[in-house]
Parts: sequence; structure tokens; C-alpha cells
Amino acid sequence: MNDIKLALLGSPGAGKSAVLVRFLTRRFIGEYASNTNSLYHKRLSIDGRQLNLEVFDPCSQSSEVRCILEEPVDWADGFVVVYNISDRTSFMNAKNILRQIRETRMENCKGEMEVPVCLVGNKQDLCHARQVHEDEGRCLAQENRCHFQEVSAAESYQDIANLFTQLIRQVMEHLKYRADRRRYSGSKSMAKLINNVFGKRRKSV
Ligand SMILES: Nc1nc2c(ncn2[C@@H]2O[C@H](COP(=O)(O)OP(=O)(O)OP(=O)(O)O)[C@@H](O)[C@H]2O)c(=O)[nH]1
Repeated sequence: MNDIKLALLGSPGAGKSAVLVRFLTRRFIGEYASNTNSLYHKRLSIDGRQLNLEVFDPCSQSSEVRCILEEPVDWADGFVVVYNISDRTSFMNAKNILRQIRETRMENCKGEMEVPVCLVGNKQDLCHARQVHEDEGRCLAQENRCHFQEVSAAESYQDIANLFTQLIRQVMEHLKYRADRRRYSGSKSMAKLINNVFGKRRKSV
């Protein structure tokens, strides 16, 4: 069984919990506890594979992005970065978060394939109060080479289910790539070791 770890990041009130709860339960509740870090577990099957999904929904009382990011960036295999389309500040915050994910991962995993991320513009039902155009979200996602989707946790389940499914597929590919890479570099160093030992010995005979 594969373990997949995701983290939701974004400004306070952007709708992270609402998006996640919609995916996990198909329901929109309206109000969510926001003073604690929450770790959700779910078993699911994607493309015939059984998965153990863990999703970290950090408490974002603090507007300090770095503080929100400290733990999940190292822990998670993939990220959902959420902003509110009717709140430009949350979009600017999402921009910073994407940059920080990229920078932190570059420092930690030199040369590795980029970590899967999905940028989500939530509260699409509030389009009368829109402050962020859909194209801006799309552009930001392109700049960061990540997937983009506008959704309304309040009104729709399907878009949210699709984005999580797509992200989980990407994460599975990413994990497989990392495992193959580790195996390959492991067998390369083993071959080098054997060569060093036996190669040298043969020379001295
Ligand atoms: N209109 C509308 N309201 C939404 C939507 N999603 C969430 N909300 C509301 O926005 C508010 C904040 O939602 P949360 O899911 O708690 O946001 P959060 O990002 O988890 O907030 P923190 O826990 O403070 O970080 C709540 O009142 C939700 O009911 C949406 O798609 N449309």
C-alpha cells in the first residue's frame, strides 16, 4: 500500500479546510475549527491502487508564511496552495508560498524532479466580488510549472475531486521516480565498489 502525504497551504480564511473537507466527505459545512493543526487520514483507491492518504491542514492563525511553511515543506510529497479569488492579498500570499516551496525543495533535493503542486483559486461562487482574474492564477501556475484550478468548495465537489486525484497521480509518479533514482544510484555505487575491489586485485595478480 502506498503512503501519500499532502499539505494544504494558504492564507487564513482562503478555504483550505473547506476544500479538503469537500474532497474527503463530499460536504460543505461552512465553519471549520481554525485554531489547531489537523492531520486527516483516508484510504482510497486510484487507478486500482490502494493508497493511504494523509493530509496536513496547518493552523494559519499567523500571517507569517514562513511559519506556516516550516513543517510541511519537508514532510509532504505534494502541496495544494489555496487562495481566495475575492481576496488579492491571499493571491499574493499564494505567490510567496509557491516561491518558498520551490526554494526550500531546491536546497533539500538537489537535481530532483520538482515536487507536485496544485494552485487552487477557491470561492469561485463569489465572482461578483472577484479581485483576482482567472488568467492571473493560470499565469502564476505556469510560472511555477504546477497545475491550476478554480473551484468553489461551497458549491461543487467534482472539480475538487478531480484536482486531488490528478495531484495524487503526480505524487505517485514522483515517488516512483525518486525510488528508481535511488535504486539506480545505489546499484551504480555498488558496481563501482565491486570494480574497485576486484579490478585492483586483478591488477596486482
Ligand atoms: N462563499 C464561499 N465561502 C467559502 C468557500 N470555501 C470556504 N468558505 C468560507 O470561508 C471561510 C473560511 O473557510 P476555511 O475553510 O475555514 O478557511 P481556511 O483557509 O481553512 O482558514 P484557516 O483555518 O483560518 O486557515 C468559512 O466561513 C467558509 O465557510 C467557498 O467556496 N465559497
